[in-house]
Amino acid sequence: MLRSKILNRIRLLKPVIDRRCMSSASKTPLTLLEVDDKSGIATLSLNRPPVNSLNIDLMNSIIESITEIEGNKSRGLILTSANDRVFCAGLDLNELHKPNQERLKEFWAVFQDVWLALHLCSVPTAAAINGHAPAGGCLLATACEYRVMLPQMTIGLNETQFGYMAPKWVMLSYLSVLPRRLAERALTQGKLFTTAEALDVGLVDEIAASKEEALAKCSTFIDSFSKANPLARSLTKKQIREPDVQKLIADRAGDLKECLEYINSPLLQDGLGAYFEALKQKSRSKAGKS
Ligand SMILES: CCCCCCCC/C=C\C=C\CC(=O)SCCNC(=O)CCNC(=O)[C@H](O)C(C)(C)COP(=O)(O)OP(=O)(O)OC[C@H]1O[C@@H](n2cnc3c(N)ncnc32)[C@H](O)[C@@H]1OP(=O)(O)O
Repeated sequence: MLRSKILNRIRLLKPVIDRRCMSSASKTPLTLLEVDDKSGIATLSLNRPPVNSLNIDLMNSIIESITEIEGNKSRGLILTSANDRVFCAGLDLNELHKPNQERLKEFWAVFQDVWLALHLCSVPTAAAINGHAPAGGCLLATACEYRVMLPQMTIGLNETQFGYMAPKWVMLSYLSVLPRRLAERALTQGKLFTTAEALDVGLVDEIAASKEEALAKCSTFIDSFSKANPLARSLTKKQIREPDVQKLIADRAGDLKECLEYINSPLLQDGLGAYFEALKQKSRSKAGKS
């Protein structure tokens, strides 16, 4: 019932997805999907330069790919990045700062959808985190069942650092991998964990020296289900995740309303504006433009 609801929602999105899976600027696909003939494992690479920030088009492309993977009988899904430095920089701040209200509503609904699609994906899911994964990037990774990360990267829900409170359902992802006390402290601090710290607290499961090794470790995780009946496995996963998923599904409209009010508040817009400007300034200095 729950699953058919979300799949119906995803199906309703399909016409939008089909029009939007390419980057409008370069006409390159925003996600790259490869299915290994031998293993049957699908690798989904985020491909939106410079930092895979999540705008409506990228999130729709992820949802479309998950639907395709579920339809083509892949044995598992590995989520990774086509960028060697950044797994995903989280939500596209351009969508949150001084937003067009109609677009913001669509953006938030698609953000909810991508979390649901990844959370309820019927096949085993693993993230090969081959770059930084702040905020929404961490959320994508924690929605997967297993995480392998490269050294010297950072991961975490750092929303409080730029003046936002993570929505309740985003916090649930953290609580599914971290003990409550640690999750509370990390969320309130807006802590970004280094790879070593993330392994230490259990936010990631393994460290790999290279992207290839990370993909291999994710494949080994997916292979660990070879003796489980796929339907029984997916129903079990759904059953365990249902309480978290229900908390969002039961009040999507309420979540949207709360978030819009929160995002639009002048104090938060000012904080976000300053944070985004500092980010751009850092990028300009790096490029020697200032
Ligand atoms: C009562 C109910 C309450 C509920 C309310 C809920 C409200 C919740 C609201 C928000 C939730 C937000 C979740 C998010 O995901 S927000 C996004 C947070 N992301 C970050 O903080 C990451 C910021 N980026 C970085 O730290 C770095 O860019 C990094 C990813 C580490 C990569 O570093 P580096 O390789 O050095 O690249 P640059 O920093 O030079 O960046 C290159 C260009 O990319 C632009 N950029 C970076 N991140 C973003 C982004 N998230 N969105 C848009 N653009 C981004 C950056 O400005 C550079 O561009 P340019 O050269 O043009 O300036």
